[in-house]
Amino acid sequence: MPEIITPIITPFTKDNRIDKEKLKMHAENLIRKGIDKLFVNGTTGLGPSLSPEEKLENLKVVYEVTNKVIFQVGGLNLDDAIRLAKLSKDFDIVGIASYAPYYYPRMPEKHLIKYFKTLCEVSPHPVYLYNYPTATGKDIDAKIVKEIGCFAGVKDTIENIIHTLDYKRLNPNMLVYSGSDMLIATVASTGLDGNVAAGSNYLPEVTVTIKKLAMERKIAEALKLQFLHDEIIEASRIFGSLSSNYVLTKYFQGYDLGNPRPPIFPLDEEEERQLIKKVEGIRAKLVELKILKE
Ligand SMILES: O=C(O)C(=O)C[C@H](O)[C@H](O)COP(=O)(O)O
Repeated sequence: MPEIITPIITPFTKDNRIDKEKLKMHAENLIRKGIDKLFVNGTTGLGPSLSPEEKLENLKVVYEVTNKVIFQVGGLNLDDAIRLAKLSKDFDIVGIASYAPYYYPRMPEKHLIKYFKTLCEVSPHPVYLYNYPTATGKDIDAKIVKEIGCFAGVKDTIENIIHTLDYKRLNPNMLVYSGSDMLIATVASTGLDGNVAAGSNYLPEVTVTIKKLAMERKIAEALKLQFLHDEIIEASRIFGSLSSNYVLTKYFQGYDLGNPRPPIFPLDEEEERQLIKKVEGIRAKLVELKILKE
């Protein structure tokens, strides 16, 4: 059965430390509302802004709630990633993951392959690729994945379903997830293994229901809900989705996850007001559809 995986938000305190209590409470809420797995230290979790110690801290907190965790360890110091991979042996989790080494331009493909093969060699758990070309500047596509040959799965964040399906075509035994919230309704027909959906932080009810309707072949209903969700995703991007995610979680889930970590700055009061104004009508429709409570 395809899954909805939440790339869980990392809450920060006003003095820029991880707010462990809020993280644990958020993880509990997501699992209670039917989320299948939690992806820790991803983009939405501001992974690139976390130290190795903070990445491990996030794992420890979320692991108190569930072991259905994929632990993102990647970064620009391979030794740190190796150390985190080795430390994960103490946790009975689904696997570890890594995005490609970002920022550095024109990295030779053989160096990218070596980065991931090294993680596979040291990891005590299955290894997942987090492919996000827009963010990293690298596209670890299906052909390269076949050459690396050691991934248990991939999360592909790209608005090109052919690119994502190619992982299945060339690596039929791999789990393949779309990193897009906007493709959840297609999951029944694409044969993908699910979605890693940032929007499931603030609307777990909606993302889980879209998938359920799609799997029941109630496509018209699935698309109706998908399109409402898409409007919220689009609204979140106006002021920066990584900042908006905190506001939308507070608005739809009713609890405060504190602040993002600069340079991902909190929305100002006016931005927050405008964002809520853009989504309040959709919230009313979700209440009418009995997806959300009053
Ligand atoms: O956050 C993560 O780790 C994810 O897996 C989800 C998506 O990769 C990001 O939310 C980016 O999504 P876009 O805004 O469509 O570019």
